[in-house]
Amino acid sequence: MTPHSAILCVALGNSLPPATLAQALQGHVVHHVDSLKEAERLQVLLSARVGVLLLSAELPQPQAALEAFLLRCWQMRWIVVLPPSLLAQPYWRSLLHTHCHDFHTLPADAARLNQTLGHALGLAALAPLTRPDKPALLEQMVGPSRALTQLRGQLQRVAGVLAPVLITGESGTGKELVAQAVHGLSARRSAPFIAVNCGAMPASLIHAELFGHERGAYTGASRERRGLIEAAQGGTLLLDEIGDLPLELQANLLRFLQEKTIFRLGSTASRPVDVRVLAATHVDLAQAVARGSFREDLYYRLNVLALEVPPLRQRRDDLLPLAEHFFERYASERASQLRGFSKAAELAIAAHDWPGNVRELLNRVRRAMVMAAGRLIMPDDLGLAAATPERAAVALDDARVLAERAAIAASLLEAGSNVAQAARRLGVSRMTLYRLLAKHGIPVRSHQGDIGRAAPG
Ligand SMILES: Nc1ncnc2c1ncn2[C@@H]1O[C@H](COP(=O)(O)OP(=O)(O)OP(=O)(O)O)[C@@H](O)[C@H]1O
Repeated sequence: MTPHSAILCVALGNSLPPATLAQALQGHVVHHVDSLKEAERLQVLLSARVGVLLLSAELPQPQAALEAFLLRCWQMRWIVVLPPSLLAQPYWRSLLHTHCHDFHTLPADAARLNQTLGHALGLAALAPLTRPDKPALLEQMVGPSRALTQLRGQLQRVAGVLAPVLITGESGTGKELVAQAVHGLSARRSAPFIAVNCGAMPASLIHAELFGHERGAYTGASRERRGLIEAAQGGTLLLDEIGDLPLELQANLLRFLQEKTIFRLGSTASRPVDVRVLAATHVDLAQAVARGSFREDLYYRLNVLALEVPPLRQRRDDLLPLAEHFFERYASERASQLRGFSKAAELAIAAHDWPGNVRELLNRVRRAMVMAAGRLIMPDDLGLAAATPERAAVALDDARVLAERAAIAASLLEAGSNVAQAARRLGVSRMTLYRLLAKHGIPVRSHQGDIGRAAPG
């Protein structure tokens, strides 16, 4: 039995009679938790591919933490068991629709639930278990823009060293994906990658979560427990939203970074830990330092290497390739008649400002793939207004420029930065390609090397 055949059972509220649940889960390896925090923690260790989510009628909405959790665990197949009263509410219907593999309403039929679980595990087992190799890791960061090409080059370079990396960028730009790639490209790739959202945990808990605790360290600590830093032994720890880390814990983190040892809460014994730390933030940490909410010494310690993920509106060349990528990624969920994006949808995508960045694009495409009634996705399906004639004209112009630039960048990459070869692939002369490179501001000498030092486009 592989660890992936384990089932993570998350009960939010008391929603299913224990006997039915036990019967439904018979024959499976199940880990029970009753909070999202615990679920996230366990999932990091288990990498389960199937989860059961038990919801009770008392749950308030909206459930931002639950949505964020489901988004983070998008690779998992969730089977939701819920009371009919929740199913009647648009909020829960939409949540099920977006995130779930299947659902059962209460009173649940144990035999049918057991069968659904078997089916989900069977499907999950078809997905490759191996870690993506190096090119695959870089390919999963989709985007032909100059800024992203530059970023891919940079992250390959930082993957090879041990120093901390500070990843900055607006929410939804792909910071976690960058962190995963840094880990996956490093020599630590077969050890754990653990991501902790410092903003999602109450300050009172985060200490024990990160550093672990001894038995009796605080009321309710009935067993000793290692923290997430220790759980990442040999691997990489991503501290997401590092700006939210309380000041007193910043001191502990600094000590850990300097001395590579930790103290569990309630313990006087230091434990050596070999973990590479990556930190991500969407706030300007230098400003936080100036305000006094972030320690300057920790800032410099974390900011040894910096990677900046630009907002999507500053790399519009990535829009359509990303939209296509998500269309392919969620192919199994799309309405059967659907073939792709209409021209109007492409124009609307090009005209929109994407304040929620790649996450917004992903969500809109995913929703559109289910909502579209015709053969092609329309702006409406994406929840976007059709581009007005002036905006459309600008957008069309933009789209032409973007397509040209994307084709050039792609052929240069394929040709290993050999301009003559890339020109042949594009069907233009070498001189024309040099002119186009200048027009688009793409550095011409060693394409990949130089692009890393070019200003973001
Ligand atoms: N270049 C990309 N190619 C493919 N998918 C991407 C890309 N960038 C981001 N994504 C996807 O978009 C979603 C949001 O990305 P991610 O969670 O890494 O953003 P983030 O910057 O860490 O956000 P936050 O600051 O809110 O935590 C994820 O599902 C991620 O896989």
